Amino acid sequence: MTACLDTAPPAASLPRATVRSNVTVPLQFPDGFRTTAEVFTFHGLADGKEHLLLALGSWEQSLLAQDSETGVAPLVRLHSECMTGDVFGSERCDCGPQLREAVEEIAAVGGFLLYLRQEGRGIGLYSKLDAYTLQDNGLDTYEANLALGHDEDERDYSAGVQMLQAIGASRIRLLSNNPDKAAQLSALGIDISERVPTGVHVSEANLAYLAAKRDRTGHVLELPEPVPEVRRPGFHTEAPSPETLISLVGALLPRLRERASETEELRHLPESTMTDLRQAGVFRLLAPKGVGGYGMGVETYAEVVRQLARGCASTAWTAGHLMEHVWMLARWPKQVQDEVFALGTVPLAAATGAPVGAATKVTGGYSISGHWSFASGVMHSEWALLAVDCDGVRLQALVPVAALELMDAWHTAGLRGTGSNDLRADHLFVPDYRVMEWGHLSASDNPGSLVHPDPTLHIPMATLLNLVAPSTALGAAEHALELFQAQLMVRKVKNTTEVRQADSVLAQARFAEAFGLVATARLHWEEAVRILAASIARSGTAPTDTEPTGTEPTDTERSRYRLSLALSGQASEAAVRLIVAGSGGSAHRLSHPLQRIQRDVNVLLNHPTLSFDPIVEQAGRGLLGLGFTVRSF
Ligand SMILES: Nc1nc2c(ncn2[C@@H]2O[C@H](COP(=O)(O)OP(=O)(O)OP(=O)(O)O)[C@@H](O)[C@H]2O)c(=O)[nH]1
Ligand SMILES: [Zn+2]
Repeated sequence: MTACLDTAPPAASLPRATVRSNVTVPLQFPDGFRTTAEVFTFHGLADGKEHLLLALGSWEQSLLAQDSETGVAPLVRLHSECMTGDVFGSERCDCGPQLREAVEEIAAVGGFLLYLRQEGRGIGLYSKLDAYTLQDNGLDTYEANLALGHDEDERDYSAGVQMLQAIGASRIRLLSNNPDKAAQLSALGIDISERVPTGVHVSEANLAYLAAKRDRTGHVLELPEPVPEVRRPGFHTEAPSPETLISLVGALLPRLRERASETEELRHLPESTMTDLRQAGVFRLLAPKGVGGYGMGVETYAEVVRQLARGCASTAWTAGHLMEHVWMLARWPKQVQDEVFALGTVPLAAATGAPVGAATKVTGGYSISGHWSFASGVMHSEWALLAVDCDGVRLQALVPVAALELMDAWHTAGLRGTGSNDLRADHLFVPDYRVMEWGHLSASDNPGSLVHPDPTLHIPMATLLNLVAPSTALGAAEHALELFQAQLMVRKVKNTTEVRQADSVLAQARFAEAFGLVATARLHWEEAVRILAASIARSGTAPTDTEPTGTEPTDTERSRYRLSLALSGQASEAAVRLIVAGSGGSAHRLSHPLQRIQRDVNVLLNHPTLSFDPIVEQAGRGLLGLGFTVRSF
């Protein structure tokens, strides 16, 4: 039966269902979100299936409110079963993230999640999988149903309406983007006071599916422009807009959160995360257009790192550096660029300057030796950029990782997933063309950077690097605040009597303070990004082969930039500390995301780019016009 208005039975003809049982079930999702559901079962449902109703949050109050003129009716989602998406995290649809989001949203305001056993829009699991095979051969999700002899959508929401009536919900706020759901419910006598859109959970794998929902059945969905698929060697397509890239990164959050503890255990990023990052196009962000990159600006870079950190700080840190090292390689002489960007691939490189190794000049190149630490991302890199000293001149050597000894040294309390291991070389030959003077590399321009018109290529090296730690700390603090809020709504604390934590005055004040600190962190971070973007914009036109236009930021700009970033980091750390202190002992279980966020942020605050004392010292000098005593501050 096609589920549409004409075929739906009139309200009066629906038999009454009754509540059969109810039982309390505490829920915990893979990302750590917890709440408690009152799960209801029913007698007399029209199709005889075992549908569930999960009553969430202050659902009883929401039922009382539906009858008052000013009250807010219960928030309700009718979620159709999707075994592949709900249980196994399939990326072919958006069901898993929608379900997760719905539980949280409903729990926050009170209402019901109806879990309806209508797998595959009512055609069943096997048929849905057959439909996927047809979609792999070019049919869209609706054409595939028709080709299998089914209707586009065979769902009938009569049982859902019976359940709502049995629980006493006659006026609801419907959480859905699907106009057919709303139409069927109204026709069956449910008063929909408001339609609340669900989030749009876009991924590379489900974009076509969501576009078909929007274009064929009028789902209200805002989707990014079609994005190019992962570039194969030699394959060039248009770059996405920064907004599209940011929304693709945003769509990764649920997966990054799910993988955060696996990432820690591995002590480097899982391959699945690297694949997600590549597919989203993240590593092309800062690469100039001339080598197949997106040539995007610092605003997008900082935002992408921050977004990734809302999922997993180790991922944000690693990706932030790998992106930045692509940018570094695009500023090497042409011969190196041709080698590393061969066939349109994006080279991944680790870079480390600590401690500095030794180089001696030999015929045709250098012989280098050293033991370098903190090579973030090296586990995923083909190349390493290593600092060496030759007769008092600081150089950087580009070396294939395969030529180095990789040492398992990254055993830390935080940022455990960054795989920032050690590297060793003993009298390794590096040809002349793969060695550059540090001074050239760190200046806003050098002969290699002049190959590219993209404005972001013409800024000093350290400026971009300074963004990674504060953007990561900010995203992590924002995630902590989100977790804190969700927890306050459900966690019980002992006052004189036991109350929900959100109803305790102290918790309310603590939440407001944490909220304010995160806002402070964001404002300082925005200020820093604005200062940097303005200094880049001032360089005006693109440089030519002979005329560099790269602008060194002034001492005042540098001071304000670093100071804002340092203050942002401090506020992020303070927010996380406050949140963890108000979250009870269970926040320190290794399975709880808050303790990981705190460990990650603590390590970030000890990174030289956020280390407060030396930064305020130099910033003070710069603001007083005394000049810096630290090179490339
Ligand atoms: N036949 C078929 N069913 C699919 C396909 N992809 C997802 N589904 C099913 O579609 C249903 C998803 O429904 P809902 O989550 O209720 O979403 P919706 O009706 O599209 O609308 P919203 O309320 O806005 O989310 C689940 O039963 C999935 O199993 C597909 O390609 N073919
Ligand atoms: Zn699904």
